[in-house]
Formats: sequence, structure tokens, C-alpha cells
Amino acid sequence: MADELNGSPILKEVLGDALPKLEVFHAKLEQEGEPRGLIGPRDVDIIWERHILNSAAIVPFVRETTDGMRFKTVADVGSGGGFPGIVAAACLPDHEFTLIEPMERRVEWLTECVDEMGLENVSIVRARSEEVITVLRKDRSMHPYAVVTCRAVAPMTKLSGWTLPLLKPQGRLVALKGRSAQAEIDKAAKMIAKYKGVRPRVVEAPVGPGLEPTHVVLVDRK
Ligand SMILES: C[S@@+](CC[C@H](N)C(=O)[O-])C[C@H]1O[C@@H](n2cnc3c(N)ncnc32)[C@H](O)[C@@H]1O
Repeated sequence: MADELNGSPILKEVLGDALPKLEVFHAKLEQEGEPRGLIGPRDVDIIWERHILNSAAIVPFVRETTDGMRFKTVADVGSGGGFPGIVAAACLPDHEFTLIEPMERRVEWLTECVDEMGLENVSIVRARSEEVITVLRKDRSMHPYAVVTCRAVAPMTKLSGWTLPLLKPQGRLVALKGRSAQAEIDKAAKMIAKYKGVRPRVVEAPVGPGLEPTHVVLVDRK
């Protein structure tokens, strides 16, 4: 079955100039996403809404954070099939994205997507986030990021230690989360504070006109 949002004006409205690149991504996901284990079998006709528009919901939060910053750097932790990192990179060509993903076959997929979509603002690092954090602590030539994004990687109790140390002071974690977002940040309060996170909060993020909004956890770095 074809994707229910194919040809919908919502796509241009939400994705703007990124749409042609994201159409390339959508076609690749439709053909290869399920056999390569990147999306579920029931997702094939809802790729736009469930994966691409859902990922794009973080874009205004990234823009708001980096507004006025000289180095608009974003690390996407656990990118998997490219959510939200590949989508956000297509929407924000003036930002530099680093996709952090440990699994080899997912790194291969991400590399193909970057090449085929012609994205010039993406680097891919095959590593666990904790490994990148260790390098960042030792190597003074490596800079922390303005924003860290992620979706469906781990609960906030774990995610705090995997993401907040990647941020520079005044940077921000932007994590796509489900309905349990508030309970997750309540449970992780100590971990968030331990890793210098402040003002953890849940906000509703619009996905598109007439579509169900999603939830985003925001945590600022002291
Ligand atoms: C459930 S998938 C979600 C993928 C994608 N973010 C999405 O929303 O579809 C979780 C991803 O996180 C990656 N991952 C798990 N632990 C990680 C870690 N410590 N650092 C970075 N990535 C990790 C996995 O390899 C996997 O690709």
C-alpha cells in the first residue's frame, strides 16, 4: 500500500525546501527499510507521519537553541535508520550534524542515505555515545555540541549520562519521547542533576496540521 501522506500539501508545509531530499529518503525507506530491519512491517505506509514528520518536530527546538550561536553543532545519539538525525539535517542545512550509532549495518545505511540525499552537513561516527564522551573529555581539540537529539534510545535514567556530557554549557538536549516523558524525567531527576542538566521539562511538539502532536523532553546544560 502507498503511504497515506504521499502527495499531501502537509509535506511541503512542514518540510519546506527539505522536501526533495526527504522524498529520496522516503523512497529508500519504502523499498529497503523493512527488509534491512530499520522500520517495522506495519510502518511501511505511514513512513511520512511516524518517522519523517515525527523527527522533523524537533527542528524548531534545535533552531531556538542555536539561534545566535556561532557554532550550530548537533549530535544525534543512536540514529538507527536516521531518526531524527537525517531528517533534521535535511531541514537544517546551516547546522553541522554528527550521527552517533554503534551498529555497523546501521552506519552503512546512514552513509548510503547521506550520499544519495546529497547531505553536506553530516558526519557519521560508529561508536556508542559513552565512547564519544570519553574522547571528548581527553581530546581538547574536540568541541562539545550545542544540541543533542535522540529518539527511542533509552529511558532518561540512562540517557542523561549518554547525552548531557556531550553538551557545551547552555546547550540543550532535545529528546523525542512517548507519553511517559514526564514520569521518565521525574525518575531521572538525580541523574539529570549529576550530569549538569537543568530545567528538565516536557513540551508538546506539533507534527503537522491535523496530525497528532508528539512529546519532546528538553533539558538545558548548566
Ligand atoms: C530503538 S533504536 C532507535 C533508532 C532511531 N533513533 C529511531 O528512532 O528509529 C535505538 C538505537 O540506539 C542505538 N544505541 C543503543 N545504545 C547506544 C549508545 N550507548 N550510544 C549510541 N547509540 C546507541 C542502537 O544501535 C539503535 O540504533
